[in-house]
Amino acid sequence: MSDAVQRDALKRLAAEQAVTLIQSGMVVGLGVGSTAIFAIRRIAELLASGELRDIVGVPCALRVEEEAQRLGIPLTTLEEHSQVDLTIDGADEVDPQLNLIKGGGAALLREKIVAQSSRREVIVVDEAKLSPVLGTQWAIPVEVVRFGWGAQARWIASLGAEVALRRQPDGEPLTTDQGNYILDCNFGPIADLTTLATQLSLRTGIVDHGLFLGLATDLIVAGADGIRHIQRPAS
Ligand SMILES: O=C(CO)[C@H](O)[C@H](O)COP(=O)(O)O
Repeated sequence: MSDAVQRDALKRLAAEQAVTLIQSGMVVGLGVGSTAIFAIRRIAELLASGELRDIVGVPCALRVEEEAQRLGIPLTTLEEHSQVDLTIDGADEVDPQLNLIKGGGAALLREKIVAQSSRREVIVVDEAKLSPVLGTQWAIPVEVVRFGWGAQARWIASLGAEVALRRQPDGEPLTTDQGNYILDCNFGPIADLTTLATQLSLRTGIVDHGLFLGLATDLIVAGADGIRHIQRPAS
């Protein structure tokens, strides 16, 4: 089996395990990416077979909204349901405290809005995403408004990052569902996550960043030795 096929199998195992936490009647956040999509497909299967009933989904990206509609999952909004019971989403890097880097799929803003409205934020990953210190494997995606984006890039570089504007395969800047740009900011291993998150959050022109601190309640990791379910201790 190739590495990619093996990794996909692990992603699927983690995502389908997370779906077992969903009960009929729940409002469910639908995450973004190649791992979360396995959960969305499984939810659709369980709705079709009648094993789950009365689920409504809050999609974390326009493309997820389209896919969920295609699969027949009823959708809602945070205006109709301000409280999401459980969200299943992926992550790019996860530390031992369940802090995350997210935004590899450029959906970090909607993902964070849904995460902060969720009673349970269940993160599903294969074990390659685990990291002792965030920033070791992945640059932090930072969503910026288009006006003055270069000024934000220079300011983030002054904090010590290598900064790259995310581009599409045709070379044009990638725009998010909100019409903003993404700066991928490589800080290397980050010693003080809270300080960096606060600095980024306070800067006008930065809409949001991919550091998800204290938002994940559950982590489901699939690896060569099986599945582990880790819960963040209540604070
Ligand atoms: O944050 C995300 C999208 O913005 C994704 O959840 C993250 O990039 C993980 O994706 P994948 O499961 O494809 O590795």
